[in-house]
Amino acid sequence: MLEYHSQKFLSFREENPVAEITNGELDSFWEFLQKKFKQEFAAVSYQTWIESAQPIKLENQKIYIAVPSGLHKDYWERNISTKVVEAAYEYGNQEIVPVVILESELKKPTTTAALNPTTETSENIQKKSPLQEAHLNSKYTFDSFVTGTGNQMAHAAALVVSEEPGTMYNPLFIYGGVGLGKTHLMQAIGHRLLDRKPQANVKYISSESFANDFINSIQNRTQESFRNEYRTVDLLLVDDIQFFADKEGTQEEFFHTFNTLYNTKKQIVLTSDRLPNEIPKLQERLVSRFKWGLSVDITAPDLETRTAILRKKAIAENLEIPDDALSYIASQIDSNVRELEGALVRVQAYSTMNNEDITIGLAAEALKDLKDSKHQAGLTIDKIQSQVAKYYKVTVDDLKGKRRNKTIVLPRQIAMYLARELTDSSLPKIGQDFGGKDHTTVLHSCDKITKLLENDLTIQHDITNLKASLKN
Ligand SMILES: Nc1ncnc2c1ncn2[C@@H]1O[C@H](COP(=O)(O)OP(=O)(O)OP(=O)(O)O)[C@@H](O)[C@H]1O
Repeated sequence: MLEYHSQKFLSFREENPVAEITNGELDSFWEFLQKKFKQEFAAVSYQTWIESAQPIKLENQKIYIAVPSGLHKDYWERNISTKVVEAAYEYGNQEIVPVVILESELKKPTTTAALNPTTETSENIQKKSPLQEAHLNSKYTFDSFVTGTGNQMAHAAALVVSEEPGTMYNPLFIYGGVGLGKTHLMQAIGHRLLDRKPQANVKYISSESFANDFINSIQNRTQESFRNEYRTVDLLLVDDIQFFADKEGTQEEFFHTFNTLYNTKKQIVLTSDRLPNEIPKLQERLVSRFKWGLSVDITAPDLETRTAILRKKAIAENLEIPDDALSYIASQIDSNVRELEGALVRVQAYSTMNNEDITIGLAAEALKDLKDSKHQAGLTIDKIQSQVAKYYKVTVDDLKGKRRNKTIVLPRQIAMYLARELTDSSLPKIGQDFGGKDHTTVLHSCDKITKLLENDLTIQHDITNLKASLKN
C-alpha cells in the first residue's frame, strides 16, 4: 500500500512540485486528521484510538505520534497508519509516514535520538543495530512464541535451524493458514542466531519486497549491489513466498540467490500459505529446491494453546484479565491468532472506555459484533454438504470421498468454498469434515471457486441459489 502510494506520489510530485508540510503545520495537519477520522470512525473507536494519541512532531515527511500502550501501538500500526498516509495526500499532496511510539518511551533519553531525524538520516543509518539491519520485529522471538499441538513440529525445526543454520534443514519451509505464526517463528530464528552471533548477516524480507527491490535494481541499474546484498547473507528469511506466483523474472533471480546461498551452506527459511507444489506458476526447479530441506506446517491452535497465547500477551501488556475471561475470548476465535489478538485489544479497549474490570460478561459484550456478519449463525458444514449434494444430485459421501470425476469434484469444491464463506470453521476443520482432507486441499478449492466466480455465470448462479437455500 505504502509502496503503491509512494510511487504514485513520486510521479505526482515531479509534475506538481509543492511546498513540504513542515513541523509548523503539525497542529493543522493533526486537526485535519481528527476531523477526518471523526467522520470515518464510530464514536467509540474514535475516543479509544484517536483521542488518546498525541502528535509529537512532523519532520522529514514523518509524523511522530505517541500512544498510551502497546495495544494502542499495534492497533495504530495495523489499522490507522495507512489511513494517515492517505490523509496526507488529501491534505497537501505529501507522503507523510506515521511513526507510532509509546508515551512511556518519550520519557526515555534514547528516544530523543530516535525522534531526531537529523541524527537518524546521517549517523544512525551507519549505526543501525543488527536487528534493524535484519528487519526483525523485536516481539517475534522464541520466548514470546507459545507452543501447542498445531505448531510443535514447526517450532522444533525452527529451533534446530537457529542453532545449526545451513546444515540440517535447508531450506526450512514453513507453511500454513493466515495469522498462525509463520512470520513470528521465522523471525525468531533470526533473533536467536543474532543472540548467539551478533555479527551474523541476517535478512528478513517479504517476497513482495524482494520482487520490488529486484525490479528497482533493474530500473536503477543497481543489480550488482542487489545481488551482493542478498547473496552474502548468513540467514535469508523470505516470507509469503506464494506471492512469487506469476513473477517470472523475480523467480529467476531468486533461483540464483537460492543456489548461491545453498552452495555456500547459508541457511534459507521460507514461509507460504501452502506447499511449494501447490503454489500456482512456481517454476518446477524452485518447487524441487524448496523441497530439498524440510517442510513443516502450522495448523490452527487448540483452545488450550489459544488461551496460553492470550495469557502471554496479557502479561506482556500488563493487563489484568481473569483466566475465565481469557478462555472465553479464546473460545470465540478459533482459526487465526492475529484475530485472537485483535479480540483481546477490543476487550481491553471496551474495558478502558467503560471503566470496568474485564469479566466474561464484559468480554462477551465487547465481542458481540465481532463475528463476521457473513457467517450465518447456526449454519453447519453438515447442512452445507447435504444442500450441495441435493443441488448437484450427488451424495454426501461423494463430497467427503476421494473420487475425482468432474461431476463430483466441482460440487465438492463448492461445498468447501461455502463452508469457508458461511461458517467460521478453520481450514483444517473443514478438511476434517470432508473425509479428513488436508487444509491445503480446502484452500485450493476456495481459490479455484473464487477464480471461477469472476467470469463463470453458471457458477455464479449456482452459488447464489445455494446461498439462498442455506438461509432457510
Ligand atoms: N504460537 C504463538 N505464540 C504467540 N504469538 C503467536 C503465535 N502464533 C501467532 N502469534 C501471533 O499472531 C500474530 C500473527 O502471526 P504471524 O504474523 O506470524 O502469522 P503468519 O502465519 O505469518 O500470517 P500471514 O499468513 O498473514 O503472513 C503475530 O502477532 C504473532 O506474534
